[in-house]
Parts: sequence; structure tokens; C-alpha cells
Amino acid sequence: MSYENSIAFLGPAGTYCNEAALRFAARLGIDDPDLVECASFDEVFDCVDDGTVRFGVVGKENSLEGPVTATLDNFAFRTDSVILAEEVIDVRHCLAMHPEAARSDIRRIASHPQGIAQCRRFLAEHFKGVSTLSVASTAESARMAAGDPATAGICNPLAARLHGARVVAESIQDNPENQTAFALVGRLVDAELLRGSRYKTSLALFLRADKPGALQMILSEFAYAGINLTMLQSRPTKKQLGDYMFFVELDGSMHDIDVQTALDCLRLKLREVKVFGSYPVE
Ligand SMILES: O=C(O)C(=O)C[C@]1(C(=O)O)C=C[C@@H](O)C=C1
Repeated sequence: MSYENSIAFLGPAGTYCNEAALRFAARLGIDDPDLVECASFDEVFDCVDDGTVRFGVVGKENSLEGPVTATLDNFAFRTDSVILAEEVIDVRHCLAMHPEAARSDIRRIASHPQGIAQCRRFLAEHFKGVSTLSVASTAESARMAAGDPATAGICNPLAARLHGARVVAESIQDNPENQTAFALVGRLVDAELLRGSRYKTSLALFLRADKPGALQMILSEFAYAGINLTMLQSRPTKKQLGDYMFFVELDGSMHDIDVQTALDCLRLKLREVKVFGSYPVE
């Protein structure tokens, strides 16, 4: 395996993450990427952090379900790797079954938790009372369906084909426009590798103390600087009950003067401002 061209992704083959990894490889000019399959987004981060691979791909945000919390928590609490780029993938789930099974054979429906959540209406309408099973990825559910007539999977039609399952319903997600944004993760030395005309910046803000107006103060700094926020999410700091921090995504780069001004002001007032990266948006 060549470190230079290595990209870790959530496996097995046929995940949406796999599709995103191939798109990032094309943007990086890597014709023949060394793709490394991981069992979770945590494992993707570990591979980048310990130098097993140069790049990793993780889910960042879904249009129906919002931010991918496992990814945000890694950026806030575990990794010092950064976001190098973002890629948005159209997510069109199918229902996949064992090639010889009938619909009446299905006893459980497996998928990544996001896949199950994105098809709630379809499941309520067609599989009321059938249990769901969370597995590591959508492609993993295709692999299970191919090997077990009692299990159906929710996955990319490509995954069904790759793993030998039969597609019995297409585009079953609750919203036809379902999309997931993936992040290319890497080390700071590669931060300038991909460039674009439009940038986004992702960061975590940790308060010194929980007090009235803390969130308003944060929002005011961005408003004074004329910065548009594209995502705001509060998450537990994991220290004690009721202790929260904020994730923010904004239009612009940390090298823009207005973003720098807002972040400098926030650094004076907050315990920590952790920037996960400024990256081009395609
Ligand atoms: O399981 C996959 O195929 C993934 O790439 C993961 C993931 C996610 O993390 O949200 C990606 C896209 C879909 O939203 C469902 C699952």
C-alpha cells in the first residue's frame, strides 16, 4: 500500500462513504487510490491519526437527520486531524433482499442507523411491526441480505449488486432529495492540497461557564463580523450533566479577515475555540 494514495473509508465496498472516497480521490488527482476499509468512523479517524493512511472519509451531515454526531465528537474530543474538503453525495436508498427470498420471508430490516432513520415512512407503510437492526454501514446490510433470506437491507443499489443481493424497491428514502455531506480528513500539512472558490469552516466552542446570554454573545460576534452560520448544534461536553458546548459551521475561511476577527474575539471570551478546518466546498 502506498501511504501517499491511501484513503480510509467506512466499509465494506458499496457504502456512500466509498462513493465519496472515489470522488475525493478524483479531486486529489489520485487515479488508483489505496482504499482501506474501516468498520466505523472512529476507526477511520484512528487510521489517519496513527499514520496508517494519509486521508480518511467520514459522514458529516445529512439533509434529513442533521449532523453526524460521531464525527463531530471525534473532532471535538479525540483527533487533531482536520477537514480538507467536503463532498455532497445524493443518497438514494433501495431495499435489498436475498436473491431467492420472497417479501413474506423478511423478519428484520438491517441498515446503518442513518439509513433506517431516513426511510422511516417507507418502513411504517410497508413493514409495520417488522424489527429493525442497526449495523455498521448500509453496504454491510446488503452483505447480510445476500446471505440471509430473513434479513433485508437498506443500501445503495450499487452495494446490493456488489454483494449479490436483489433490489426490490428503489428510492425508498423519506425525501427524494436526501443528501449526505462527507468530509475528507487528513493532517494539517495537507490543508492547502485542495482549493476552491468557496470555503466553509467548522469549529467547536467551549464555554468558560454556563451563564445567561452565552449563546447570544457567540452569535453576536458572528453577526457583527457579517458571517453567515450554516450549522449550529449543542452537544454535551461529556463532563457533567447539563454541561454543553457548541458546534458551528460558517461560510468563509479562517484566513478571511472577518472570520479571523470573530474568532479572535471569541477566543478572549471562551475557554476554547477548536477549528476543525477551513475547506473548499464544491
Ligand atoms: O453506511 C453508509 O453507506 C455510509 O456511508 C454512512 C452513512 C452515514 O453516516 O450517514 C452515509 C450516508 C447515509 O446517510 C447513510 C449512512
